[in-house]
Amino acid sequence: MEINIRENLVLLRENVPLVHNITNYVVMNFTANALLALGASPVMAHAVEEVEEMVSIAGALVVNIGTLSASWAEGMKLAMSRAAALGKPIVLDPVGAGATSYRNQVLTQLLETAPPAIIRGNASEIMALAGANITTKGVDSTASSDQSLDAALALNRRFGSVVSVSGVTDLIVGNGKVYYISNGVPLMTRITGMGCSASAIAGAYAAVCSDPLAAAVSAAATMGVCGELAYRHAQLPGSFQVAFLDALAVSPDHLAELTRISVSPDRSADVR
Ligand SMILES: Nc1ncnc2c1ncn2[C@@H]1O[C@H](COP(=O)(O)OP(=O)(O)O)[C@@H](O)[C@H]1O
Ligand SMILES: Cc1ncsc1CCOP(=O)(O)O
Ligand SMILES: [Mg+2]
Repeated sequence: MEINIRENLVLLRENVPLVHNITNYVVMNFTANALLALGASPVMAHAVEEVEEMVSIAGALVVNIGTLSASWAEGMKLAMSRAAALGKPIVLDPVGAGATSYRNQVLTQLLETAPPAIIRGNASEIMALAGANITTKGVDSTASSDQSLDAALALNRRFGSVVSVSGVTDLIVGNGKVYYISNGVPLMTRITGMGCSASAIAGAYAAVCSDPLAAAVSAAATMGVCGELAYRHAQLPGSFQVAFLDALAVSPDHLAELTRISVSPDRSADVR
């Protein structure tokens, strides 16, 4: 199936999907602004008392473990169970996977609770989540996305999730294919919340696209292209953050025109 990047952004803007985020303190504001700038509607809610009700009115749930605590973990499980029961897509961002045993334990519990439609992380997070022997460094990646292909394929097979790995080149695994998106600029790693926004935007697309693979690819393309558009106006981190929000108003035609995408078959099926 051909992924229509242009149409998916049109669909997102027509539907203005409500995206329920259980995300971290660091990026809440930036993520909410990124969703609004793109054309979606964010809500941040993590209290155990309300997450089930909130997810029931949302188009997608984004769970991000960036600043984890016990009560947040409970809220995440409740929200994921309800989302699964209602057939709403879940995006999981395993921020800092592999950095502490607490994060790893909670991630195991979350994955047992409900399979995410999309798992989106940087390369070392995806490798740690798949159980690879890798030394991680907090929330920033210690590996490149091409090193994470086996881990992404393993997670895809185990949970049925589309797995999206960010980096110089983003790689997205699902439906027996590997998509590569080679947009973006290095300055994107010099401000916090870019990966978290990529996950939230994947949630916005997942709310309107019937295929999670199409949603994950569209989100990676949007992030990369908007990073490039922002860099035309700002080459330092502070102004780049603002320019990135402005760039998210990109037109569907411009987005499709600037996307650099390639696809290959998932060859792991040959050796299984
Ligand atoms: N060196 C790079 N060159 C171009 N784009 C990049 C680079 N590193 C990251 N990106 C882009 O920045 C965004 C965030 O990715 P990343 O930094 O890997 O996530 P995280 O913030 O979760 O570690 C993604 O859209 C990714 O494509
Ligand atoms: C710095 C930091 N610490 C805990 S969560 C967080 C934000 C991580 O954001 P991103 O993964 O988008 O860089
Ligand atoms: Mg991240």
